[in-house]
Amino acid sequence: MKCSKTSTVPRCVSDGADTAQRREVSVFVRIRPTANFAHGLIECLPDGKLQDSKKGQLSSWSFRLEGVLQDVSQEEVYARVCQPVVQGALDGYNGTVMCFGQTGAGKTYTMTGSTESYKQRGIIPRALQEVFREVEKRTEHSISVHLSYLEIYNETLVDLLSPLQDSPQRPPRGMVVMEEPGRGVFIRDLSLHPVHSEEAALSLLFEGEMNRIIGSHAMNRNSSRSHCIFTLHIESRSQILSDAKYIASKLNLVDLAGSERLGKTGSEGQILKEATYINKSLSFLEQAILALADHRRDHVPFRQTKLTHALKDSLGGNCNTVLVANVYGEAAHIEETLSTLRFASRMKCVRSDPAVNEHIDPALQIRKLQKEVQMLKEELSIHNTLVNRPSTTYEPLSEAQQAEISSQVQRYLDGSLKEISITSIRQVHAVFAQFKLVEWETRGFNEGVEAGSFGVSAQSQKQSQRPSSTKAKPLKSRDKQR
Ligand SMILES: Nc1ncnc2c1ncn2[C@@H]1O[C@H](COP(=O)(O)OP(=O)(O)OP(=O)(O)O)[C@@H](O)[C@H]1O
Repeated sequence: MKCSKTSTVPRCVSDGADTAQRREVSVFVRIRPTANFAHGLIECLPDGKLQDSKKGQLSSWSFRLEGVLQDVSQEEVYARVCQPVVQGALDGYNGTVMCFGQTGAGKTYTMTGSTESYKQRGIIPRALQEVFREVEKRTEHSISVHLSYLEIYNETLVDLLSPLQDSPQRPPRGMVVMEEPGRGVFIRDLSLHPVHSEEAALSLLFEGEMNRIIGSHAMNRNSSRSHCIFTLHIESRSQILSDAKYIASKLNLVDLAGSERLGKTGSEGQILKEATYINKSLSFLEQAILALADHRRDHVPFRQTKLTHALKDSLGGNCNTVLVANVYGEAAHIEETLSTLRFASRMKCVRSDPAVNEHIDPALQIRKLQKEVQMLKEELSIHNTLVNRPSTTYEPLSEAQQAEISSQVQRYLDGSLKEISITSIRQVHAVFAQFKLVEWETRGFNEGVEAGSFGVSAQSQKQSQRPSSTKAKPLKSRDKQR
């Protein structure tokens, strides 16, 4: 098989100031190496063309892709496909890396890797390694990581890391895909596991792998019979700023079940039933992608299947999305390869608007505001001392203080007091309330006076209109009079 060069396409589409971040979903094709040359090979040309050299004839098809991964190491695959998405997730952007393709084409090999050697580990263990390296490096942030591992088997949601997995009780199967404003899509009852090191994260990954449902058929001895979504939930708070703001992102690493031509896999019984579910859900995924890629359509049928519903905010949206289309290198599979690549080019037309997921912690926000109020009180008290103003209290006025204000207002209205002494906003309110009482009495009890209907300039007018016999009293003293 010839080595390929990559064909690149512009990643960003700028069609306005507020859509500067808008981009297309990135699509790579990974070709599984093969030793079987009998039926001709598929060759990827530098211009993105795919060529089938079957029976000496050359046929070619053209697809727009981010790059072709042929005869490349797992390390390079990770670096080109996933590393930028992981970095984005640490900076607060949601990310999705998804492997799609024919059964046996190398999706699980790409996502999880082979246990044969450390070098052959796939995207998920490498992403975990990078995340924890970054956690160590980014000392100015406190970063927390939680993991979840969801399996969708025959339209049933299964928690691969359920704490009930080893117990005689069946793991929970009543999980539901939910959506909430501000939270997006989530799976109710899916367990979330806090992890503090790469080792702890890897051991959870392996635990989940052991619980996956694997079947055997003619094209793959260890075929995944389900769709699996491994998610890193990352939260990052600044250690320097005592800020209520924090960023939270989700990194979904998705290993889809493979599409199957039933004639080729020779499936029957349970394997056939699984294949029917798999093919049906993949066809719904294609329908959702078609709708997402068609910008004139305003309805996307996400709810047709659990897979599309669970991935609703991970296919485009505000997410950095990358698709790896896994294909065989043999021309014998050209039909399936073309169908995979047609799906991939539709996916490429899906737009995304990556955005940082910033949140505010309400408890921290309240504490921050309380601190600010305290600081302002202290500042005002210093200011009062400097200008020789009597110190101000911010507590509600005592009865004695209220009585003093009421007496001052009466004396002011009598003309025996020139100025009412005011040192706080609370006192201003109390003085106005007292004027309100006076006006109320002047008009008679039944008329009523709307709160706040007095202006300062109106006071002297009211005073002059007041019959000389009317005396303002605080409410308490008036009650006593009655
Ligand atoms: N790039 C590769 N290099 C080496 N071996 C590979 C590569 N891709 C796939 N394989 C091998 O091919 C076999 C099938 O791969 P894998 O199980 O990853 O396919 P799959 O697409 O996940 O299949 P299914 O959809 O049936 O689960 C495995 O033994 C795997 O190790």
